[in-house]
Amino acid sequence: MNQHDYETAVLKASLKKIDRMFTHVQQIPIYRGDDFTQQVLEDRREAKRQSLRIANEEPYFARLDFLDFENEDKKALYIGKVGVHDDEEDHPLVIDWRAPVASLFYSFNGSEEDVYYESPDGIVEGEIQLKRNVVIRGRELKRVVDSYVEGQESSGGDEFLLYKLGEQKDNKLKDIVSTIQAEQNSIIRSDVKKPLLIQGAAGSGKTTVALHRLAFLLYEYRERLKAERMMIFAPNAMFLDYIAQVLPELGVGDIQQSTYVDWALQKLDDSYEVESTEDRIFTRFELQVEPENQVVIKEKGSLAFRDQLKKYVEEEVANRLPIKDFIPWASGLVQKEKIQEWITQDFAHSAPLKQRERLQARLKRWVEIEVRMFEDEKERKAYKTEGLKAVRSYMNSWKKPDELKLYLNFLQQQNHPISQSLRSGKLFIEDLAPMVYIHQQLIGIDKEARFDHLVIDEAQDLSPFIISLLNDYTRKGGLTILGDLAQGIHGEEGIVTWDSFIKVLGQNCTYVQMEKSYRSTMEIIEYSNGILEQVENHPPLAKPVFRSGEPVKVISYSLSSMLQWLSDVKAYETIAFLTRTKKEAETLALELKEAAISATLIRAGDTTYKGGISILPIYLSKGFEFDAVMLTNVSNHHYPNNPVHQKLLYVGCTRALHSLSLSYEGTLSPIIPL
Ligand SMILES: Nc1ncnc2c1ncn2[C@@H]1O[C@H](COP(=O)(O)OP(=O)(O)OP(=O)(O)O)[C@@H](O)[C@H]1O
Repeated sequence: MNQHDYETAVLKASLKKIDRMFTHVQQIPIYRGDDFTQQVLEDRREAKRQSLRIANEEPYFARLDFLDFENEDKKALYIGKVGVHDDEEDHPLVIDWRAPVASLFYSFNGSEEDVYYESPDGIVEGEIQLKRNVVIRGRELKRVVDSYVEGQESSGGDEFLLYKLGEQKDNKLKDIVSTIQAEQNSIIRSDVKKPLLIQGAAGSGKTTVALHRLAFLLYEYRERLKAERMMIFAPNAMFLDYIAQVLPELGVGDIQQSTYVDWALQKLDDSYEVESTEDRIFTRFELQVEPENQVVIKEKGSLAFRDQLKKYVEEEVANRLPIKDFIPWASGLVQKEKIQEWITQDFAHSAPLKQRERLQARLKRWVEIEVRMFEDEKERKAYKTEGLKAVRSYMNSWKKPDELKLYLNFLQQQNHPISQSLRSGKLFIEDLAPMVYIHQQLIGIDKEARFDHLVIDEAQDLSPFIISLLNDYTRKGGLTILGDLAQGIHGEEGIVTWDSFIKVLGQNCTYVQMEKSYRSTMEIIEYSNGILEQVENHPPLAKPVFRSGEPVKVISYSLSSMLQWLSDVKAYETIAFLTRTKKEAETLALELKEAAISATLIRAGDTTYKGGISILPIYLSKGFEFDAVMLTNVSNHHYPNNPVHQKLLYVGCTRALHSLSLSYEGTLSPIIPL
């Protein structure tokens, strides 16, 4: 029997078993009662239903033949997105890709003689005899590719990766379980106790790897980490929509997704307005006006600013502490020293506003106890009323600090300019971190409000202050931060090295560089590297995998040449025109409409990405990818030679998977490599 027939027979037998188990578990009525044990059993059945639903379509994607030295036991292990236990024969039918033994499938490169993995019972040593990828679609075996057969030369690993990378993309980011590379595997499985910071080239799989890491952590540490307490921060709603399918595809639900701005506003009880990110984008990229106060923005995002603010708030809070005796009636007294002792010792671990609440409660209790000495009920009641009134008045002498007032006073003290809109409570994005920080200083952070794990994507656009704030709101070590300094298009106020982030995360932090880029063909990566090389102090250039495609084209811009280009790339599923400005995108969208071509105009603030033909300003393309990309109007006028435009062009070019073209009128931008 040849490989294909053999694997077809295995698949048929596995699907038969999975079908049987699925039917069985579906026949059991869903328990909706109050009995706790039954609820736990029902939760398990539901988890099984969900796993079997995934396995039912595509039970596995790989096979690994492993000889366990200790038991002299050779097993063909089938690896899938979810593990399936064969209930009839009581053994694993499919191994979850996150299980320790499955790690060998990703880390083994064919050159090691003996391998080992860490099972819950200790180290298991053995030998790999076969590493095979299988492609199953619609319950049918489509392809078998061996990347390692003991005793044979094989480069099948690359062959299968290239086959996957050559596929076209639709409107959603996909999982990569069948082709996770060794360096990605070690990032996904890296120590849960250590924060992780990744500098990764464009297309190196940062976003994808971070999502797989969450799925791994939830599997490996299911007792400690809860999906509802994990969060992904990405720059905008459309990007969140674009990545939203990866985790459900991996069988993981309930992980929250948000933008940092939305989260921060919510922390401030939604009581403030903030300048919209779209306004900031418009000013910077459309009007080409950098915010006047870039130096101030940078300063407000610095750790030094955080430290000064901390000191200021602490002093303010200390100055407001009550410094008088509590005298509710002539013979009743709590001395100010006693009150100080309560605050500084008994309530030492509470935040100031909590201390205030606790003092109020304690004074009330004190009154209630003291009035017991009055035997006459009427008199007791009168004293109680008097006493509680005195508590209220005493507490009024301990003024509740107002976040905004504190912040404005601090800015004034530091001689920072204060705009009229800030005075009236309309914050700029850079004011959010200080405001949340003050809030946190005043009321503290509830254990429940801390993330079990937080993924921060496109982190190069955030300030060290924001990272430090988010670190405070996350369980120790629970941060995975990813970004690319080469794609930091936010001008002077952006970071230029990761040093300040490392300072926040501490020595314990794992810093990794991902240099291999998987998204684009060699031609596109080399071309984009030609742009990146011009960026001063650029991070390492991307290293391509050996996937060759068509050369990058530079053509002249006209509507007819754009229509011609569209017809050349029409076989691709996702196609994008990246314009320099919003206005150009609108004009082109209109022209294409008149030419009866259906295309989607993408604007800042959009919440979904539909795929097909898209037209968008280049600065909105960050994080996305398209099979074919046309950069329109890369003229000198649109892309003058400065760092922001170098990075914008780098971002634009690296969005293309298979085909990249640029077009221009007049003089070509000097940034474009010839
Ligand atoms: N091991 C892999 N196997 C198959 N595809 C991969 C692999 N790693 C990454 N990719 C693909 O490469 C592309 C880029 O991935 P992703 O968007 O996660 O990269 P990124 O580093 O976040 O990119 P950027 O910073 O440029 O936005 C995606 O299509 C992803 O599926």
